[in-house]
Amino acid sequence: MRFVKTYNDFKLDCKLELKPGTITALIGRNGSGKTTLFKLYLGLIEDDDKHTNQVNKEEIGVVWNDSSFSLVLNVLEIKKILMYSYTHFDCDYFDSMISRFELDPKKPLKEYSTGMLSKLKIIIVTSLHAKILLLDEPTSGLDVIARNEVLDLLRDYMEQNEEVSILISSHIASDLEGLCDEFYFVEKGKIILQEQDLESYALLKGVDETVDLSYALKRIGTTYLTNERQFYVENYPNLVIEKAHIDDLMEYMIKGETI
Ligand SMILES: Nc1ncnc2c1ncn2[C@@H]1O[C@H](COP(=O)(O)OP(=O)(O)OP(=O)(O)O)[C@@H](O)[C@H]1O
Repeated sequence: MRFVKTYNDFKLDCKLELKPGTITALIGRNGSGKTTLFKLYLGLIEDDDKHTNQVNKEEIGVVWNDSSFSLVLNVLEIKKILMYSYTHFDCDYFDSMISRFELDPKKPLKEYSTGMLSKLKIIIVTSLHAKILLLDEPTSGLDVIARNEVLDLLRDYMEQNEEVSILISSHIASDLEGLCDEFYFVEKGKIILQEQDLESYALLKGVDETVDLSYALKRIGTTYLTNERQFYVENYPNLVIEKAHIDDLMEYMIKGETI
């Protein structure tokens, strides 16, 4: 699907396909257009042609970075609301997750920590049996242990629900690396890289004039980014070849000089 939206001097123009059974990462700096893309996908805002994406709201579960239930409620009360509001709400799954994460069902949410609230939001969204989950920064505010618990929950959920698609945005790139099957890098409203296999990317250091740079994409100083790691591993045993992480890809794609 293609999404086009203009706000003053910001123009978003992105193609995005969410495939069943895959977790797709949306990676981009502040203000690159991630939330705008989420909103267009959800039909919450109209595109430049005054068209609103038509979605079946029962089919999509969303976690926003900043949204939550009224803080005077407790988990038992929220559960009741969800039971009445969503036809496919899975009560048994919800209960089992609340005990797995040791959340107190009787405590009002105002007494929950940021991490507890984040966990609750993920539990809620996975209890709705939606076909598509949109998770905007779901791990923000979580410490490393809680982050891993939430990521494990998402992995388990995908294993048990093979047809579900998840779109997830995060500033913490390392969270996405081990979790996602497909990566979209967004910059200034455009997809600057769409990739499934990050293993083929590498940083080349100690490059001299004997090195063939036909497979190098970008350069910062004397370090080169390539998406043909294997070629350099096989042909240049003396070259320093390091794994390129998501943050490196982002930095080289945005700031690097094109080769
Ligand atoms: N309602 C609006 N009116 C005008 N400009 C907007 C509006 N919403 C977003 N923008 C602009 O669109 C651009 C993209 O914003 P968006 O919130 O989509 O970025 P983001 O990638 O989600 O950022 P962050 O990581 O900080 O949440 C920004 O320049 C922002 O100022």
